[in-house]
Amino acid sequence: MPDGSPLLRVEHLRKVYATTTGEVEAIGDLSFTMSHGELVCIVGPSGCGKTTLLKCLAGLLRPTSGRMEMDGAPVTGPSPAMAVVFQEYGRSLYPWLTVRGNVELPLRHKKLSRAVRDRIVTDAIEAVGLPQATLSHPWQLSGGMQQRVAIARAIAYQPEVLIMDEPFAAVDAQTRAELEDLVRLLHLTRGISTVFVTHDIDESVYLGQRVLVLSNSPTRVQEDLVIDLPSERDQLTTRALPRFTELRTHIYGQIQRARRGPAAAPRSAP
Ligand SMILES: Nc1ncnc2c1ncn2[C@@H]1O[C@H](COP(=O)(O)OP(=O)(O)OP(=O)(O)O)[C@@H](O)[C@H]1O
Repeated sequence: MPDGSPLLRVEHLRKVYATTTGEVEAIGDLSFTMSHGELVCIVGPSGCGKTTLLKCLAGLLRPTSGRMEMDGAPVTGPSPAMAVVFQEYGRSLYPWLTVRGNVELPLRHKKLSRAVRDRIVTDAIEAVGLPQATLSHPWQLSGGMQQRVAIARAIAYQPEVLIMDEPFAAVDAQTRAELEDLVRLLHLTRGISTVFVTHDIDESVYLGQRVLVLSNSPTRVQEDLVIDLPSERDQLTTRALPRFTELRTHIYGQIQRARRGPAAAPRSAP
C-alpha cells in the first residue's frame, strides 16, 4: 500500500526523436510523482508516447530534457531498482532455458548465495502460480503462462518499481482477467510499486489506484485521476459498480478529447 513517501519524480520530461525525415516530438512536457507502494496506470491515445515514457523511466532512452528521480537520485541509465515486463513475452524469455532458468538469470548479477537465490526463485515461481512448470521451457507453455514467467522474473529481481508495458495485450480475455488479478494480488501482498501502461480503459480503472491520462503526442499529463473504488476488487462486482462505470466513461471522454487535439484542457474529476 502507498506509504505516501515519494518514490518517483518526473519533472518537465521532453523527448524528441531525431529521424532522417526530421524531428518527432513524442513527449512534450510531462510531470508527475508516484509514492512508494502505489499502482499507477497510464492510458492515452494510440501513439501518444506511452512506450517512450516507459523507456525513459527505465533508463533505456535518454530524455531530451527534464528530470527523473528515483528515491531522490537522478535516473541516468538502466537501474537495478527497476524491472520491466513487456507485451511480447515470446521475445523476452530465453527458449533454451527452463522457467527456473529464465527467472534466475537476472539474479546472477546480484551478489546472493546459491541458497538465497534458490529461495527467491522458488518463491517468485510459486507467487505466479507456476510451481508445476518449473522445469518446462517457455515454448511448452501457453501465452498467459509465459507472461506469468516474465512477471516471476521481474518480482524475483525485487525491484523498487515494476514497469509493465501493455503486458496483457496479446492474451485472450479470460487469461487477461486472471493476469490482472495476479497483478493486483502481487501488489496487495508484496506492496510492489507498479507503473502499468495499457490501451484498455476498463483495465486501468480495475487495476489502478491512480490513472494518468496522457494527451496526444507531444504528450503531457492531461489528467491525474484517483480511482476511489474499494481496494478489495474482483472482476464481477467491481466492474458492475456504478462508480466503475462513471470512472471509465470519464476517462473515455478524456481520451476522445485528447485525440482531438493537444490543447484539450484538464477537466475536474468526475
Ligand atoms: N525510435 C523512434 N524514432 C522515431 N520516432 C519514434 C520512435 N519511437 C517512437 N516514435 C514516435 O514517437 C511517438 C510516440 O510513440 P510511442 O511508441 O512512444 O507511443 P505509444 O503511445 O506507446 O504508442 P502505441 O499506442 O501504439 O503503443 C509516435 O509518433 C512514434 O511514431
